[in-house]
Amino acid sequence: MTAQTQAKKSPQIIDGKAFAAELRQRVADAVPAFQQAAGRSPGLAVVLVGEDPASQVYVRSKHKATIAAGMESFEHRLDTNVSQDDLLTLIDQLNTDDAVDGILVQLPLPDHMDDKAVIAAIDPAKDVDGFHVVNAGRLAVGEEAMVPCTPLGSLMLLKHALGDLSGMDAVVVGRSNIVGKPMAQLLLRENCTVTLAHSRTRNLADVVRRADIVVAAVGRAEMVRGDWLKSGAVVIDVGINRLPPAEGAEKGRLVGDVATDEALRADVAAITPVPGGVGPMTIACLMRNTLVAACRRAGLADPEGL
Ligand SMILES: Nc1nc(=O)c2c([nH]1)NC[C@@H]1CN(c3ccc(C(=O)N[C@@H](CCC(=O)O)C(=O)O)cc3)C=[N+]21
Repeated sequence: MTAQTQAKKSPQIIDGKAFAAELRQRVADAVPAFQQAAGRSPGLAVVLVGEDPASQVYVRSKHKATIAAGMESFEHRLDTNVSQDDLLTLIDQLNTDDAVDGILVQLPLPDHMDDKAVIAAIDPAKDVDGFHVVNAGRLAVGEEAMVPCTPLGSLMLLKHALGDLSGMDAVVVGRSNIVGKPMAQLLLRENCTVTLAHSRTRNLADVVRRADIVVAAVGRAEMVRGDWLKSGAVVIDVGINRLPPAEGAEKGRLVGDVATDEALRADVAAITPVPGGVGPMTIACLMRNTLVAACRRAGLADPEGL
């Protein structure tokens, strides 16, 4: 690094992994009070259909995080060829099981299943992913909702970096139901001026260049370039893309939806890395949502500071 670049205020690489560890600890610290009041532990049921290796890794880390937080973990692994009816029967059982506060059905589901019908079968009170239309609607109209984990974790990182977000220009790139749309709702709730951009947006680079806050959730490796970012912007990179393996290597490198090195040279104020940024926050927020769902189901106040 030259003396000149060192003299500039260096951008902050937001340590999502450390922030997530703190959040998980705060959840773990709040669990005993729930146990005292409810006479049981909060419980999370995770349903995995099929053998997708990436999904298996995620489900394992969710299980470990649940145990580490002092909560009960119920894992249900179903064969790829299970019928949708059998999956719906399991969801019904989990809906009525009082030991289960949260239900997460790992996506993507096999092609013969209808994701929407499966999500619709989950009791909204136990929908810790916040994917049910009832929760999406509650978020949109400002009622108490279960909020999707990835956007919630992203918002926590933004508030950590910026404090009050009121009046800021936020551009969300990507309009998925699980990240882009709920992210836009959360930023609106924080009084940002929100632009929800997507694959048909004209002059996307110019739109992004106006943003104080950029959330990239398109699922395309390094699509957001450094020269799209204004100096001083705060960038949340939601993407997790695996590049093709280099010559002789077994696995490719993980990259986000933002060209991180270029963004750093563009003098952004702060950016989340991949890995170690939003990903760990997703799991920490799942723990948070499970405890929140448990408290609400037990008629207790929401845990403080989460
Ligand atoms: N019903 C449902 N809910 C989900 O929340 C859900 C899902 N289905 N299907 C798959 C996606 C993906 N997802 C991630 C969670 C944590 C990391 C994470 O912790 N990533 C680490 C490690 C990345 C790595 O090494 O692979 C990081 O970014 O640093 C990533 C991705 C949750 N998902």
